[in-house]
Amino acid sequence: MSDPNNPNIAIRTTPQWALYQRESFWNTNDGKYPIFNTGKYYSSCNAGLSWTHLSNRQAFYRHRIVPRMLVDTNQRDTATEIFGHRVSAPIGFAPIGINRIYHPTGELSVAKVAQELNLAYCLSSAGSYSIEDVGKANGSGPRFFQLYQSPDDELCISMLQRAFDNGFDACMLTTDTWSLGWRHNDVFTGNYAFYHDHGAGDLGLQDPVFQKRLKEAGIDPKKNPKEAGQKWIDENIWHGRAITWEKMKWTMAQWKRISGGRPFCLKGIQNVEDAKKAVELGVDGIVVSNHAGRQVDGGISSLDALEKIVDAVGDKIYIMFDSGVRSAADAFKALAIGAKFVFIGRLWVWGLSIAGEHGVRHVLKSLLAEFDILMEVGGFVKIDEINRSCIDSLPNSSNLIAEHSAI
Ligand SMILES: Cc1cc2nc3c(=O)[nH]c(=O)nc-3n(C[C@H](O)[C@H](O)[C@H](O)COP(=O)(O)O)c2cc1C
Ligand SMILES: O=C(O)C(=O)c1ccccc1
Repeated sequence: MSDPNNPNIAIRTTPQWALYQRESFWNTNDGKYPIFNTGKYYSSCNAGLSWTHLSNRQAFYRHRIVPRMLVDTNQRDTATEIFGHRVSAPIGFAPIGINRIYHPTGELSVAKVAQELNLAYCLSSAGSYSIEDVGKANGSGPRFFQLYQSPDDELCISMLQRAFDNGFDACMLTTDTWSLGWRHNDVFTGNYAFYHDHGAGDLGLQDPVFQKRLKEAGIDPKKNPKEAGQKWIDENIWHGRAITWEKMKWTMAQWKRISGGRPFCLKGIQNVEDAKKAVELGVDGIVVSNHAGRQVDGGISSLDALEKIVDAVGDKIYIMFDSGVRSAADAFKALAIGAKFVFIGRLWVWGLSIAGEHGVRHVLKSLLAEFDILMEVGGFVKIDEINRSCIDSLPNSSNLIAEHSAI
């Protein structure tokens, strides 16, 4: 797997990784990309020809809100509950890794704003600040921990323990991204985000078990930060070793033991059979997500998947949603189809990229205002009133939308 001289193997691993392995390539690019460009390109990239992203956006276009009139919406309330936390809205921060490529204050700013607005925050296990520091920045805010399952069991246990000790009280295991999708734009631009800032993976580099691994491998992270960062990403994030239901059961059991039974969720579910299996195995929640269309190209839209999954298991498991939400109306449509909670990803990343903490605050406050006004003018008073009667759908064969863009 890690033999850069074998072209057949290199092409089967992540394309960005394959490029990175060619010293000549990355030497020519050393330090040439300003960090903000790396983030801009990295966050906008989709898998393949962007078909999945397009289908995500098209599905929102096909569903239309049906407003109610003559309703007293002056006492409306956007608040809801997630995992025992009362939050301002059913909209939260999806986990996004290595935030330092967008802004030097990265996760610290995002977690701070999440607390300030009382919104649910999910930290990526590929974070660029430590679990401890992000926990502090988030204060008393409701926070969850997303796990990229490392094949190193001791390391997983260590990360879950640190997450729980620092107030992250639900675990989301990401099921769709243990190998990086084929992302054309990153390949074309030679943009390997993890190359910058030592892979920016401080969350891992500060883990005691990972530090032990570095020592065993004879890598001094102070002398060789790039090698250390690369080991973190290659072996623990994009390791290319499939996560199976068996492994997931192990991880759930570890989390339940460590946290005394706090919620365990699967992120990245699109298939009804997978959702049923999650119910069967006693998983607490699923995030219906196609990773913003960055993994499988030509995939079903996350909103269509949501509809099928809600129909099959909506009364048996807590269903969350993400992928392609760009406005309050989009979030509303996902709730109307049956999601209990909606996460946004790129929206907050763009705010972070443009103006750090202020940018994140601006995006989220605008989105919350838009959501509140939508309830006001649409005739909706409470979140649990939002259901299928609030939307109408065009047939699935509707034409492409003009709005399509790479992001
Ligand atoms: C730049 C970028 C980085 C991401 N990093 C992670 C990650 O570290 N962990 C994870 O589970 N999902 C990650 N995701 C997926 C998001 O959690 C989420 O599923 C997706 O962004 C939602 O779609 P949206 O961006 O259209 O809102 C990432 C997505 C993007 C765009
Ligand atoms: O690029 C992604 O989609 C992603 O999931 C990720 C994971 C780790 C770090 C940065 C991004």
